Amino acid sequence: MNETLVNIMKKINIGLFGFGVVGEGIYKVLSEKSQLNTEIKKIVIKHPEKKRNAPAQLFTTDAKEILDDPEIDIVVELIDDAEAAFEIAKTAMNSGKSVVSANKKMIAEHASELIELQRKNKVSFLYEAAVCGSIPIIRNLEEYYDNDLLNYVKGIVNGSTNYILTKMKSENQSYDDALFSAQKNGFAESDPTLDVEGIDAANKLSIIILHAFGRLISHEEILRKGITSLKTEDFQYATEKGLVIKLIASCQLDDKNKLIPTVLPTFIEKSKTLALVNNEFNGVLIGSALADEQFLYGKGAGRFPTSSAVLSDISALRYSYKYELRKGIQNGFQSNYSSLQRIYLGFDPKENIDQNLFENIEESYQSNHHAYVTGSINLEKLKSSGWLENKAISIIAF
Ligand SMILES: NC(=O)C1=CN([C@@H]2O[C@H](COP(=O)(O)OP(=O)(O)OC[C@H]3O[C@@H](n4cnc5c(N)ncnc54)[C@H](OP(=O)(O)O)[C@@H]3O)[C@@H](O)[C@H]2O)C=CC1
Ligand SMILES: N[C@@H](CC=O)C(=O)O
Repeated sequence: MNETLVNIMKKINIGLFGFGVVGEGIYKVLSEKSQLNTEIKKIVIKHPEKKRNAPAQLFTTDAKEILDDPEIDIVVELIDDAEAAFEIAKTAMNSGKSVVSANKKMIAEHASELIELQRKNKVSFLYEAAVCGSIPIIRNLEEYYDNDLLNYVKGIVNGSTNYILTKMKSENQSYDDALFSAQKNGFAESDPTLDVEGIDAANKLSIIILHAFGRLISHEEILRKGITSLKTEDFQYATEKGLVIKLIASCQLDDKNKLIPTVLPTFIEKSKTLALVNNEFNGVLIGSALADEQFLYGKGAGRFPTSSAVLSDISALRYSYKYELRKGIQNGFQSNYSSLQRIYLGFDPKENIDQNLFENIEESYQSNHHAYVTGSINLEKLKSSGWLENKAISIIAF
């Protein structure tokens, strides 16, 4: 029998870290629905006192019960602590185990070390669930868009903020109620600041950039603003103009082969594809030289959508699939923030805004309690303006 066939038939022993929204999801899928010949041998959790929907003998708080077990082939890491997750992934790969993870924070912060661990130990490290939940974006960027020259990847990559923006617009929910509901549904990170400040989207964008363009950049280098500064007046402006507000992560290659990566609240015309992506769904537009524009759409957060991507990675390990990163791994950030961006700037009239930073102003408005300016600004000037960090100022790209 050939080696691939033996691998396909062989039972895979899995060590699972985490039994929360996604961990319990993959446990259920593997034990109830999956056709894969797998067994979860142990589950490491943090709080042993919690009631679990699985046999008690499966659980432990001792990571060594998985990491030191030679019978465990694959470690599935689904915890909400990026630093602890990195230690787990590192030890597992150094012990010759392949790793599946959904932890975008860990991957974005330790990408080069993790890639090196994968290479050095001749194992696989897969993380489809880390970007856009159920959408197979990483494997597509890796395999399919290997030859066609990519120009841009942009879209909605965070389910929680899209859910919040949808509920605020369509059901008039308050920001607090909508965030609470996103948390209750299991969409939000344990620290939801990561979602609402656009950090999760920036982490995902840096992973997308690695697989799309072969460049390694930190989320901290990405020009970013989340959704926490958006005010009722901003939503009113959008409605009056036939626009909706979405948190868009975007990475564009300019004519000098430099990147323009941004995460910004963005006005989208109501009839455009991304405007139709609602609730916890994600949607990504991929622009390339030959194919022109294509669109990937699906649930970006939640127990079973995320589990589907984890399941797909486990299945891919049967044939020893790994990300080859054939586009290379260029270190060092080559951004080009010298281009102009049309923006809307919303602020309290009492705020001292230096409008000279704008290249040109198209429209301005002021009432007793709200003011806005629209126009074009150099992205470098926007980055150093202090407006991105200022909670009282809303910035929305056009
Ligand atoms: N929720 C979603 O829709 C998505 C989540 N992800 C990512 O998946 C990962 C898990 O998310 P999610 O399931 O929502 O998180 P949860 O908060 O629901 O669950 C986290 C789990 O991690 C366990 N845990 C935390 N620290 C440790 C540790 N040091 N050792 C062992 N176990 C630990 C917790 O244990 P205990 O139960 O004992 O408290 C808990 O079971 C995160 O990286 C997240 O970013 C990715 C895509 C979508
Ligand atoms: N918190 C994340 C979960 C999935 O990655 C999100 O809301 O998108």
